[in-house]
Amino acid sequence: MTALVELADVHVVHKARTGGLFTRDKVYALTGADLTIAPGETVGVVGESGCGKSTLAKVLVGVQPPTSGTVSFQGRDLWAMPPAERRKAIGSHTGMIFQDPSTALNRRLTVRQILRDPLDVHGRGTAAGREERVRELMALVGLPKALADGLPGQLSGGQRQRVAIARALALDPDLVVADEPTSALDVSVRAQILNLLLDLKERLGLALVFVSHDIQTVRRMSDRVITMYLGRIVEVAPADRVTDRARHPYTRALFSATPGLLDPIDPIPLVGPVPSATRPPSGCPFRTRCWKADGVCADSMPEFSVSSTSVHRFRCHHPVGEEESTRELVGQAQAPPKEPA
Ligand SMILES: Nc1ncnc2c1ncn2[C@@H]1O[C@H](COP(=O)(O)OP(=O)(O)OP(=O)(O)O)[C@@H](O)[C@H]1O
Repeated sequence: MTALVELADVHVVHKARTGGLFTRDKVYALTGADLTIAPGETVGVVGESGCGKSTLAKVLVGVQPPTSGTVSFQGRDLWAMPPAERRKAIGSHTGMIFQDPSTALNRRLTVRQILRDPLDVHGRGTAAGREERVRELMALVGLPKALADGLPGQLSGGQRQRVAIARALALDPDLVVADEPTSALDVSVRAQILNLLLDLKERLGLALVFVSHDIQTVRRMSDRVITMYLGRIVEVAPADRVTDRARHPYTRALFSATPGLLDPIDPIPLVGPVPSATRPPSGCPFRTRCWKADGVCADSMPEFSVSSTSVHRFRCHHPVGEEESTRELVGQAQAPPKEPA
């Protein structure tokens, strides 16, 4: 089956925002990302703040050009296409839902105008057909018809996010990427929005990439979970293995600190801060905080290894054993790294 989206050795490097106007510092937001998203699957993305989750999300929907590497939509190199063709491919294959619907929606447009806009831009159907599509989209996300002439400021947070979801679905995409879709919402409506996303995914056969700090929700919603650390994808695991069968020490540490997933344990301590994305450590970026790190880890970034299940991949020179319990690791991690950074 052809992948919906395939990333091959994708790097995104920004000019640093800090260090003044003339800084030559670079931020390595995404480094060597290899990934395929299959039709209909749900993939969660986890990792600490600044590790590149949003960058990966934007690359997947084609709004962030890679500095190098290839992004293919259904086998075609997106960034080798002429710009008009690329815009069409992005519009018809992908939709993106952002964290905060209050800033993602144009406050001066009505709900109807917001939903019509992508249809108009891409010249979909007749004027009457577009009006019908707007009604269909509102019904799809559970928005009452009466809100069609409302402005975003007149809606609740949950309703605004429903508008944003409807807009992402307007052109009938195959892939929807949701970047922290509930973190700006009241706790009371978060579950409704998550359930809506899952329901739409089933009904429309969408692939869904779901970025969140809420590890428990990612684990519950996803088929596969991607762990990122300092711009790198370090593990891709089936959701039912990621909690206690993860092979990368960082994934184990991250999940050990998430309440409600494992029997209560002390979390695996992560020593020190995340290094700067402008000066990532040589070799494996996690080595400065990893209790298993040694000289090999400083020398090179390991290639992906594949676990006993062929869909579980991880990049680590000293992976955790498949049968090793996280509880056992907590004790090991109290010891300092073999080679101090
Ligand atoms: N346009 C930009 N210019 C400079 N640096 C950027 C830019 N966009 C992102 N970065 C930097 O790239 C790195 C990755 O950012 P990204 O937003 O992808 O991380 P994230 O994991 O989504 O973070 P968070 O969880 O806090 O949203 C960070 O160090 C960030 O500061």
